[in-house]
Amino acid sequence: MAATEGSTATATPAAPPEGEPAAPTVIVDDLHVVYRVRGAAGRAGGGGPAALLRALTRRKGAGAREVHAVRGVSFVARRGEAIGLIGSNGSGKSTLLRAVAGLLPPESGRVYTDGQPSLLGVNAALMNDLSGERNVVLGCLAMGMTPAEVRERYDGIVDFSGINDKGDFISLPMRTYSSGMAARLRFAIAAARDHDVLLIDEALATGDRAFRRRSEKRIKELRERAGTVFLVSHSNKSIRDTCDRAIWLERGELVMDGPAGEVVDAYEASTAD
Ligand SMILES: Nc1ncnc2c1ncn2[C@@H]1O[C@H](COP(=O)(O)OP(=O)(O)OP(=O)(O)O)[C@@H](O)[C@H]1O
Repeated sequence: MAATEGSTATATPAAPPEGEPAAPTVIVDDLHVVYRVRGAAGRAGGGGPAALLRALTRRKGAGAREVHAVRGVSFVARRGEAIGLIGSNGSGKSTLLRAVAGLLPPESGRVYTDGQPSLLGVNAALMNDLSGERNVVLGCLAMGMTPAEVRERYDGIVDFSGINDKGDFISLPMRTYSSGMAARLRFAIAAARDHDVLLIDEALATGDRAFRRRSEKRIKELRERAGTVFLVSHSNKSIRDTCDRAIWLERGELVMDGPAGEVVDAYEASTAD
């Protein structure tokens, strides 16, 4: 197992002896993540949102602010688990995911990952001026597939994305796609490969019902192949249907970690009017 900043080691999935927990894939140990925002000097005084922002931030030098986005989070994720991350806006879900992916350095604490984490976000880089078709090929090559593997999987990826369901859209530039179509294509490309640790940020929320069903099935398959899936979503239904475990964050702190149904119930109870 390797410690972040971003370093990883590939592991061979092995079924644990009966009754023993599966091997850990991600260990997050007292993780703190701080953003430094330049050119955002604070003003003294004021209440409401300004006071909240001051509570979350600390001045550091002229014109610089610190946003302490993840505060002392610890957990262990194991092979075969699908873990939902829930919490209100700005609670630190995406930041935690990016830190697990090795894209944000810890301020303190550690992230250990066994296997290469792959972050699939709605902002994942595809080339807007290239066709969907070219993006599928480039995306697959970037994930390490050979040209022969790309040819073999191309039709399956396009079918999975549903991009061509209503006509030949795959040959059009990505910039002509709706945000939902683009998110579906990103997921379809990423899902074409098995992942040791797959981190999904809201990718499913943009899909229609049929696409969501295909995605949920694929996530189950990935888990069965002994990967670990993290899913950030504001859809409690997606978390219940897809995940067996959930982690609830608020203001960067871990509020609850347990079976998805129980954690989502508690979260819903806390947000009910
Ligand atoms: N690039 C950034 N620079 C500075 N602060 C940031 C940056 N990204 C996020 N933050 C801050 O970090 C905190 C956590 O944000 P994050 O995006 O992780 O929350 P989230 O739970 O994923 O929110 P949402 O549900 O709205 O997507 C927020 O206070 C946010 O303003």
